[in-house]
Amino acid sequence: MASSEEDGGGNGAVEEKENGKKRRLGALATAWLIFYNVAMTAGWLVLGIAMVRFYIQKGTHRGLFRSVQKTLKFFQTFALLEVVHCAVGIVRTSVLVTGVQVSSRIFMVWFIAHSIKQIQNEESVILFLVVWTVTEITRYSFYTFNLLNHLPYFIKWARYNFFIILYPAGVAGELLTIYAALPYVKKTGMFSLRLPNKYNVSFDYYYFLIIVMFSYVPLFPQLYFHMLRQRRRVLHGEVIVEKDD
Ligand SMILES: CCCCCCCCCCCCC/C=C/C(=O)SCCNC(=O)CCNC(=O)[C@H](O)C(C)(C)COP(=O)(O)OP(=O)(O)OC[C@H]1O[C@@H](n2cnc3c(N)ncnc32)[C@H](O)[C@@H]1OP(=O)(O)O
Repeated sequence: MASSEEDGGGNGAVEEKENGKKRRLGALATAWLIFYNVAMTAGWLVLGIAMVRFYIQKGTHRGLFRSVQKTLKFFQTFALLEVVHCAVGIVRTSVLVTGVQVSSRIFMVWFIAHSIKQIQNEESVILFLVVWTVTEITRYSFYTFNLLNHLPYFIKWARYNFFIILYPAGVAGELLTIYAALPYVKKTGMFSLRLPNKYNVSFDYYYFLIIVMFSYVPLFPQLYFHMLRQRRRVLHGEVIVEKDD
């Protein structure tokens, strides 16, 4: 039976081992997040440069989505990892807030813009593409510099001020795009299930899209006020107690 000193020492050794493990995990998580954020900053920068080059060369936005869609689909889908980051606790943010944000983007990219080709040249698609790109370059570069402990004030200012305009602008672009898609969805009956069928279930994608549009009303303000709270916390040092999600 270990003496109290040895036992205390034993507890001390176990605690030290646990702390060492936490430090290694912390270093591993930080290294991963730096890699992830640098990659995402680079990806959205490549997308932004490709959009500018396309417009300079072609003089029109028509065909722009098709020309950048592979890069957009890859990096926006890769952002699903951010829900995992929150869930495993390597970043301090809400799984729910991040989940709603990322799912709305994935929905727009794959179930609207990719699936309904007739709306890919809508001005509203360009609106949300440009807004997303500016936002994500700002956001991921903020995370990168923050992790490297060399955060330029402009990046911090941009991270917590650009969204004030860009968030509503991006939502407008998304809602206008879904609205533009409605006639095509109604005409084609895509992604829908009519009765009678062997599952005895009906689903109408047209009405689902209308429900999604209405869901912005309660959900967007939650995200927007979350960002305003973050802004007060970071720029004005307010102590914000986030309710557990
Ligand atoms: C099946 C159908 C589904 C349809 C669903 C429809 C729903 C529709 C409703 C929703 C509508 C939204 C539509 C979206 C539109 C747009 O995006 S338009 C473009 C403008 N958008 C924005 O400006 C928002 C951009 N997104 C974000 O900012 C985030 O995604 C967020 C979750 C909304 C908020 O980010 P959050 O992480 O909570 O705040 P931060 O202050 O940035 O970070 C908090 C802390 O977490 C750390 N952190 C987070 N991520 C990382 C990371 N990758 N790497 C490192 N660190 C990270 C961050 O540093 C902070 O740490 P501390 O400072 O220590 O707290």
